[in-house]
Amino acid sequence: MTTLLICNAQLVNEGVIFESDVYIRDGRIEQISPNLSHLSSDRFIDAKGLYLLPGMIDTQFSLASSTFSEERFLSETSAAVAGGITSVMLLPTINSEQKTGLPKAKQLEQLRPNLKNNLAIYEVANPINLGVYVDSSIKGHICAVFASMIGVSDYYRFDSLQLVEELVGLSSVVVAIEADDMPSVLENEESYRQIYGDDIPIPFHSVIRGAKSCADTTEAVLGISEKLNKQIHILHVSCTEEIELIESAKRHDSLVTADVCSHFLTFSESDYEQKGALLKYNPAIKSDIDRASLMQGLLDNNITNICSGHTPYSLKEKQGSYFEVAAGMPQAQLALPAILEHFQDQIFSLELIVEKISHSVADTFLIKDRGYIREGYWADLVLVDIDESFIARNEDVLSTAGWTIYSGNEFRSSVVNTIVNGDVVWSKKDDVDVRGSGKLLEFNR
Ligand SMILES: O=C1C[C@@H](C(=O)O)NC(=O)N1
Repeated sequence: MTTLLICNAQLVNEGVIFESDVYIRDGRIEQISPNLSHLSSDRFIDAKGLYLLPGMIDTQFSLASSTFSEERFLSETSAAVAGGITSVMLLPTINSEQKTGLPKAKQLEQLRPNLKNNLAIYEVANPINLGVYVDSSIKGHICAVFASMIGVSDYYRFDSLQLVEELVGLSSVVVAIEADDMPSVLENEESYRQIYGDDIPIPFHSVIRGAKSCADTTEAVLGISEKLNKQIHILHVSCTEEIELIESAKRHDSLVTADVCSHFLTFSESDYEQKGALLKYNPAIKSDIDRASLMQGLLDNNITNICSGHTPYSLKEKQGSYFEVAAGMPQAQLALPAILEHFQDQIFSLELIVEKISHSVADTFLIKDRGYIREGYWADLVLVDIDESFIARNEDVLSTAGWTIYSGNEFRSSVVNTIVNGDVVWSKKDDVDVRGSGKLLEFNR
């Protein structure tokens, strides 16, 4: 039996903030009450002056490698726990071959005793074999079926909405979709190639992968969800038009859910000048107006949750011509501090942040016993010092990528401790290297 007592914390949970102690036994929250200081425990944290949030459940976390490696997974999840992410939903990395970068059942079994935080994986659908899913031994840990409409692999890309509809109709778990229109992206790429050759200036990325193709596909996906009366999760919305479409569908009780990556709330196309190709991400980061719409989309609950969109490409992979530069960036370690900046700017309340990084993810994907600070639930928690500022530096990045898009930026709030299933897996003050605290996520379905 192991116990942890956290005293004097400001709990942010289910729309309210209140001071309380929390007693954790064998990984689960046993008591939430203001007067627990008399209890003896193996470990004690005095959280006076700190906020206690349910840990972030990241709906988009990838290894940016089409070959799964346990070592890489453990480095990337070290970055995640340093950023207050207690559960990751692992996305595939699909290149032109048929690889997905996701662990096979046997690799997952080997990984299980070393997990730093909790894990679920996406199952990748391909348009040729719609009905074939995973090894039954890991089926219970699949968070969703992933379908890409923009991938580079012909084997996995869904070019036809008819096939998307068939997939959604067949699938017994929620289908998560990357909604963009590959033919129009290719057409745009070709037009710019005619002018610039392969060295297309990076600011054109937001035109090549512009709002129209995202919005057209999102509209079609909303239509499929309505027709089949089934939930579809739209991965990384990026523009005003998509928010307007979702808003209008929700007026008719749409079951669609959607996420946004934290960097889309920080950056806009005006940052391409300074950040260059480091900011290349798919879908493209778009205008200031799009950024404002995404913020409003969260406030109005048209966007379900915020994810990190962690894609840890190295600086070497971020070099070359427009076509060679990898799209993606390491985000997990600084996603939550970046989101907390919107609290500092008085745009988001802490209650809304908790809703968007944790509660609503647990609800959307039916995650069992997580996502809330509740008695009986697993103790996945993050302690935040809202007034402890720090400067982001490449040398502090734990991801194998070794750099951050925020290098040199000041963040006004810090993650002080991350707790996974009752174990302190990250401390800002001390070196912690704990493995084995994480579990495979389970679902109420
Ligand atoms: O959705 C994605 C996928 C990712 C990758 O390379 O895996 N890169 C991106 O920029 N966006």
